Amino acid sequence: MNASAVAPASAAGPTASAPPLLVAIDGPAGSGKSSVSRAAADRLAFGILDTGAAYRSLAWAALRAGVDLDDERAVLELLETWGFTITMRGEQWVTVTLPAEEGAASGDPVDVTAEIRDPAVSAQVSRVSKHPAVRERLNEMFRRIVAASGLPGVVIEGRDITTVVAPEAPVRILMTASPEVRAQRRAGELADMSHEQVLADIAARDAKDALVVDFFTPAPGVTLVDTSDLNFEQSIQAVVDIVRAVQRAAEESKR
Ligand SMILES: Nc1ncnc2c1ncn2[C@@H]1O[C@H](COP(=O)(O)OP(=O)(O)O)[C@@H](O)[C@H]1O
Ligand SMILES: Nc1ccn([C@@H]2O[C@H](COP(=O)(O)OP(=O)(O)O)[C@@H](O)[C@H]2O)c(=O)n1
Repeated sequence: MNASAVAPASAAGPTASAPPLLVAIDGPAGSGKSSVSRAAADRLAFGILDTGAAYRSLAWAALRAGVDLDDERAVLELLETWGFTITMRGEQWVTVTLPAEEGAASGDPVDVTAEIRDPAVSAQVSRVSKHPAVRERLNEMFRRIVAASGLPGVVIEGRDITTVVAPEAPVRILMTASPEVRAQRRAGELADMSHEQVLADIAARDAKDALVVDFFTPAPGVTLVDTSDLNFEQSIQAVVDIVRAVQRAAEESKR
């Protein structure tokens, strides 16, 4: 597996050699994890790792390569041979490289940034994320990417970050919002789908994903941020405030 994160050299500050401060954020679809995490990371001069983008890219690759998404061994084999890159600062940019023998992408990186958000991929991604061995391999990849980032801090967001990927993170947040609000937000992004269709799609995906990890209940020590009644700016501020409080406490404990 050839995976890397693209972080501009300027993103690495004077603390580049120290391990990054980890901010772990989980939550269901449409709660605001990705967009709020990205904006909060920018404000904190941290990087961001969108783990859902990796699961989406793997589903995209399996569909493109004609791999049976329900076949754990076949998906693992694909993981051994694919290439994956994701930006951790600035605009999100995601590429996937399929092995040359798969033909479709002939060994060249493909920009999948937009395509992995397509409802056709969203509807299939739970079929690859349900495999425990696939999750283990991707979790190792996430930890490697964060450790090699050279960034002062990384917001890492997904479904099992607070509990499995980085349970030791100094900041752990579960971001929620009511199903109605989540569907309304997503429907705003998917112009040609009705609110009811988006609500049904989100509910179906959450139900499948929840069979594998619990992202509705905060684990002990995890702070719940319910964005149902928060606007975008208030949601960003809620995350930034939590991180700043932890940074202040760490500074004070050093004195
Ligand atoms: N607190 C909020 N208030 C209003 N809109 C929001 C809020 N949080 C996120 N959004 C919008 O909702 C949509 C879904 O957010 P997103 O970050 O993709 O959610 P998730 O990553 O949890 O699926 C995006 O268009 C985003 O801009
Ligand atoms: N840490 C993670 C992140 C995503 N996923 C899977 O990847 C899919 C896409 O995640 P996402 O975060 O991009 O989804 P949205 O919440 O943005 O719709 C989820 O539906 C899960 O199946 C996961 O299993 N574990």
